Amino acid sequence: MKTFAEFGLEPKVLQAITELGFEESTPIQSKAIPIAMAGQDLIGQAQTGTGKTAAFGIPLINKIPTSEERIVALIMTPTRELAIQVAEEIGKLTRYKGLRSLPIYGGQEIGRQIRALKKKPQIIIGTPGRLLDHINRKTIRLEDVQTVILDEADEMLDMGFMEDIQSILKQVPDERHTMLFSATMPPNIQKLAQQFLKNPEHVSVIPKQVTAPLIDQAYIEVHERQKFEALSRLLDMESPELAIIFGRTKRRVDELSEALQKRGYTADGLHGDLSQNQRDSVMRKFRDGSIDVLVATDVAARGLDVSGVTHVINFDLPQDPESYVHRIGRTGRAGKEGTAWSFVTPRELDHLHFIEKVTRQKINKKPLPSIAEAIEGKQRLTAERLLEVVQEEEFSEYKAIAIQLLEQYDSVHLLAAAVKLLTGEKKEVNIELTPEEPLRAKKRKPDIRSNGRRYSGSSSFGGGSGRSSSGGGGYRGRDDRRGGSGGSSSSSRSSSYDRNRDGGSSRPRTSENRRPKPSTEGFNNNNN
Ligand SMILES: Nc1ncnc2c1ncn2[C@@H]1O[C@H](COP(=O)(O)OP(=O)(O)OP(=O)(O)O)[C@@H](O)[C@H]1O
Ligand SMILES: [Mg+2]
Repeated sequence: MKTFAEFGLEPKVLQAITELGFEESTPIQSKAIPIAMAGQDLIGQAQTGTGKTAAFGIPLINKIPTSEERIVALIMTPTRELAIQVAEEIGKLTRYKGLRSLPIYGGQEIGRQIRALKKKPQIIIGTPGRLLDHINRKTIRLEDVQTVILDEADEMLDMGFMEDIQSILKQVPDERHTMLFSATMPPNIQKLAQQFLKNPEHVSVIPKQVTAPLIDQAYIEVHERQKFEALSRLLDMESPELAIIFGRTKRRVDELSEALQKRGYTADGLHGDLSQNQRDSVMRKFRDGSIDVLVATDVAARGLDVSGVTHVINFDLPQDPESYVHRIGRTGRAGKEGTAWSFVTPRELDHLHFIEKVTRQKINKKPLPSIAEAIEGKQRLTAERLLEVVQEEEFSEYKAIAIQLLEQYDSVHLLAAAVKLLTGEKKEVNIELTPEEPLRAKKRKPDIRSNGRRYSGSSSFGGGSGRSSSGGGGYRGRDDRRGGSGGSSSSSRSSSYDRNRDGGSSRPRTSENRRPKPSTEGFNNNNN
């Protein structure tokens, strides 16, 4: 892989990259950066967690002059959390160069954004609904924009943002540089590409399977009513550093996070019905580790990069294979390993097989952990914590009491009691969750034709044929089943969609780590 110095970047940009700890470029970066620097339109596809943000961020920052006082670049993302995160990464990359970037998203006070806009940012990172708001108020003008990037482009289509994107891009001059990125590129993305891109280069780095390689995937067959017990056993058995649990609906997320709290886990929920302040606070707590379980709808499935997420659990299977790929991709990022488990009810097995077929990835069955395994897991964790303290050797003031106790009891008794105390008994609270309907795979048409070609079961994820510059990336064969791409009333929908990237209870809808390491292409450092 190329080093960043080989791209001919400005020293200040290089310096920021070095500071981030990136030693080599990742495959998507080494392919996309030169094309982007040459000003060519591009469609970039690469597995989750492989550095797509920097793949577009670096060339973008490199080309904008510091003296610029107009908005010259626009990055669009499907969710608010992602807009905030991308803005942060752009901020880090532009640290020495000193460009100004600003996230613009729904739910945040618009006056505050208007004030921030007065500082003349050169780069805007926004969700479509709020961007349109600003365009209509004339608080954002896009007439000088030279570069447009659609991150998670397929998701924005899926959420019915097509019309909004059209309206936004009408404000941008035609002679612009446009790039689309995502880990998944269903064929309907062609529609978007044809409309908005000029002679794009397809850059695809999807070696064999679309799911990220370092994610250990498995499913556990459970009945709906066993799910919660299964989840708490898994959490006890594995004691994840950080875990994301995906639920299908907002109600599910609320009930589940409350239930986990009652059982004594530090968990909180994220979905589109929360206020933006609540959403921000939950994300902050998750990022800084003050909660270690994030329960979320698909609003968290796309793009989020939280260091330390060792486990993703699909409490409910996702509606579509893309969502599966993105959800589990919240772990196993930047060369780290991750674990992704999915609960599947007996009636959903077909749906699971559909996901396997489309992602071209066998998902092995794993038994439900037993109570004994759960207890053992908890004890192991306590023992680890205890040993850490032993190694720190900062407990001399406790020695006197230890000696006293040892005079009365034998050491095994004492230590066993201490481990029991430290492990903590699980709070016995009765948990009742409202059952979710099983997903019915039959409604899906896995063999549907698209673009006049037969669905091949996998090529929509790349790795098949196509015009990609290497490694596949064909765009054949996925049905545009939700038909949301060209929706008619997207304006009204979208402003709520960037707030509500998740299912309601009535219409289920359905987007690092402490273990050692293995080497992956493009990641040979420990930054994350
Ligand atoms: N060259 C690099 N070397 C090391 N780490 C990197 C490099 N490039 C990016 N990273 C880190 O890898 C992580 C994942 O990057 P990023 O979020 O851009 O992935 P992505 O491909 O956009 O994933 P997703 O499809 O989930 O959005 C980030 O923490 C980022 O800082
Ligand atoms: Mg991304």
